[in-house]
Amino acid sequence: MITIEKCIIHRFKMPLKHPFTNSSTTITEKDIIITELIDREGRSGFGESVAFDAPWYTEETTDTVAVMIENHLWPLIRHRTFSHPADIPFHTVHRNHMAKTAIEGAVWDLYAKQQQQPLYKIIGGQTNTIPVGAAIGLQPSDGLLLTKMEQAIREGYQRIKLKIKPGHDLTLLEKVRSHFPDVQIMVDANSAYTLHDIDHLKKFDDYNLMMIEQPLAHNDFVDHARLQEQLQTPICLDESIHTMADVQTAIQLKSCQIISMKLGKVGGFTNAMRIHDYCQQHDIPVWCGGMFEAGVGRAQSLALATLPNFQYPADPGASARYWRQDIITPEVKVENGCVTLPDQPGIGYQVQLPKSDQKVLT
Ligand SMILES: O=C(O)CCC(=O)c1ccccc1C(=O)O
Ligand SMILES: [Mg+2]
Repeated sequence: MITIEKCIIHRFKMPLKHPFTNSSTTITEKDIIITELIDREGRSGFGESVAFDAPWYTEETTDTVAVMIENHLWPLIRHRTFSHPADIPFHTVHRNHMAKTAIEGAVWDLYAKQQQQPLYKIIGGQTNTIPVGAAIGLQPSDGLLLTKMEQAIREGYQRIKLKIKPGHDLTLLEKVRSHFPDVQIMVDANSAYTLHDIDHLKKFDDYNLMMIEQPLAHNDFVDHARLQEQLQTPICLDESIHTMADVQTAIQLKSCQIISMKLGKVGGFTNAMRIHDYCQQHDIPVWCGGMFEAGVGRAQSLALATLPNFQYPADPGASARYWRQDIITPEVKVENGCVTLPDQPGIGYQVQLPKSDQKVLT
């Protein structure tokens, strides 16, 4: 049994080590919200909102997350007792998945700590070693891109994900492939194309890509199905997937062959585990995408990625790829292309937060 006594919302900014550019925006710093839930025994559980300060990835922002937690989610768990994290009654609130995840993840952390088990074991993970890949944003020059790829490969990352957009795709892949004929490469378009580009997109098949992530609009299952029909390269849906119903639609319509899973996108572990199992039953592999998480979100994403149907290297890699100083100790390290999660209770890391705006809800 867990009785939730108090919630502290910690909010602070973390500058990214290097700006990251995708087809729609450049990110230089992240507005981080960490939720700390305190139970009757005085234990703390931590969750993270992975939202950005602007709604370019999904409709949520850090401001909407803060309001949703304070006005709508906290009242549903305040001073309540739960025997399991799956019992928290968030189904009465539509969507707002990143806000829900910030709370839900903290309840799972508390639950695992109470059970004195690592979170990854509590959710059914079978290994604490997770293969990871590196994502590289759009670069000012192809030379710089090749240098960054070389670095990431030298650091052991098992595959490279390249951001692309119209005008920065085929010639870039041509160069990349001639330098790295055998490296596992995938691309992510963040919805930069439309079905009018179908003849252009078919040429991607020449580059032996593991997958092409979210080529078309975030809400377009039908066009993705038309494209997948004509494409050998597997399509992976990212921005399109928020619910089990989205996954069922994508599988029914054959809109993709792979699904990118992110805790924040689907509203937390309980939904993520259901979607994971459903995909496994339908022979659709999933993998763990990244959201420039600080340590809490990073540890939780990686815990999720220990489930057996996570079949490709994960995006969240070493803390030091993103941050000068992460908020957990030890920081996340990559060795031999893998992260190994500590066998400690809950998320398994100590949380050390910088000075921040704090809102205490009681
Ligand atoms: O470096 C990473 O962890 C992946 C970066 C990334 O691709 C990404 C980062 C933030 C939001 C959305 C996405 C995405 O997968 O589209
Ligand atoms: Mg993506």
